[in-house]
Amino acid sequence: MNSEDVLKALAGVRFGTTALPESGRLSPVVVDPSGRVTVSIGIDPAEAAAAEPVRAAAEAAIRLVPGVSAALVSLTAERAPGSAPARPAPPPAGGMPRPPRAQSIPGVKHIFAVASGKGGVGKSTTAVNLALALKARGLSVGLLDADIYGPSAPKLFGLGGQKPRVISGRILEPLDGYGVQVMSIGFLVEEETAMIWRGPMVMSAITQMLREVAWSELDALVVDMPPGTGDAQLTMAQAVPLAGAVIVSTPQDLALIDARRGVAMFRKVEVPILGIVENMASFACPACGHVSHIFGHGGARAEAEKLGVPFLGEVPLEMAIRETSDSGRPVVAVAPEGPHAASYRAIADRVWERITGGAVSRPAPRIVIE
Ligand SMILES: Nc1ncnc2c1ncn2[C@@H]1O[C@H](COP(=O)(O)OP(=O)(O)OP(=O)(O)O)[C@@H](O)[C@H]1O
Repeated sequence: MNSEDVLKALAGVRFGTTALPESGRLSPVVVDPSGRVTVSIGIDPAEAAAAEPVRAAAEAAIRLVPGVSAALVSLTAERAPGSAPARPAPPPAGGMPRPPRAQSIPGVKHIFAVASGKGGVGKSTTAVNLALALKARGLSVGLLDADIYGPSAPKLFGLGGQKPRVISGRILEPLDGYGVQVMSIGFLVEEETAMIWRGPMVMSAITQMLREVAWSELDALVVDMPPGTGDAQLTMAQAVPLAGAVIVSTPQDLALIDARRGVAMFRKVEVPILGIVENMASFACPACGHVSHIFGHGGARAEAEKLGVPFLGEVPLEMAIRETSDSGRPVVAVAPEGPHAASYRAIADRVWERITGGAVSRPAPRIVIE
């Protein structure tokens, strides 16, 4: 089964008077190795209600193609080529408008984002270890890998090659990563496919991952955002009902400038900044133990103060963190008693306090009567 077969099936579905494949509205059809088919129909936002039956008919037609395990058809409103990029409406005279608030997700109490102004600063490593640190505090935790251009949760949790089970219709069951409920676009499509997704397709995929996953009674859902502060990130920050955002930065000046952009982006959409984490803050020589601050020290804390946001803590540049992350054994899960797990736990505690306004509930001490 390939995209040609899917297009043949879609020839029987009409958009107005035209067959869908001839309408010029279809995105490229994506077929993953497990037979899951993804395609989107480009519409004008005003057509949304009228186009919904077409979307449903397209999905039904695709499901009938032999070899299809699941069909995901979404409606996307894409800007016309050459027109201005989609941005929030300009502020009316008298102040910033309140952006439309994304709807909450049933069964999920608090959602927060882990973001960075640029790539490669350790955002995903931080997101995964923060999720595990909250889990270690006895909370029920999920992680949504929304980094669609470079999904890393499958690798970081050691879940590469696994596929989520379809529970019913379009609803997917999250995978289990050391007790954290995990969903990633990386489970659904090949990494190379994710890289070429166009903005609107990405958005609908994120919305589906958020709302069509059987998250089970979560205290916290950690969203690993795509790096950067462009339109895609801005739209996503609006689409997800975020309680706040954690910004990860490295101490280099450049990264701090990017962190500032990250803070500005979330402020624009009125998502509270929970604070800044300084990653790769110091380096301890494995041979002699001498600690060096290769990129200087204290920059992120000073920057946080300047921006008026909390400094959540620092994580050193450590071989053990890289090795455990990259081999799917995150340090908080595999070395919970070590110093690195303690750094992540302290940061997670501050994040949780900021979100709930209270201290983290700790597992009750075990009382042994002899
Ligand atoms: N504190 C740390 N010490 C050592 N290595 C680290 C640390 N934090 C992250 N790394 C390593 O740095 C690399 C990049 O980390 P990660 O993938 O988490 O970054 P990212 O900001 O999410 O990147 P991307 O922009 O690609 O999504 C990985 O190899 C990871 O193991």
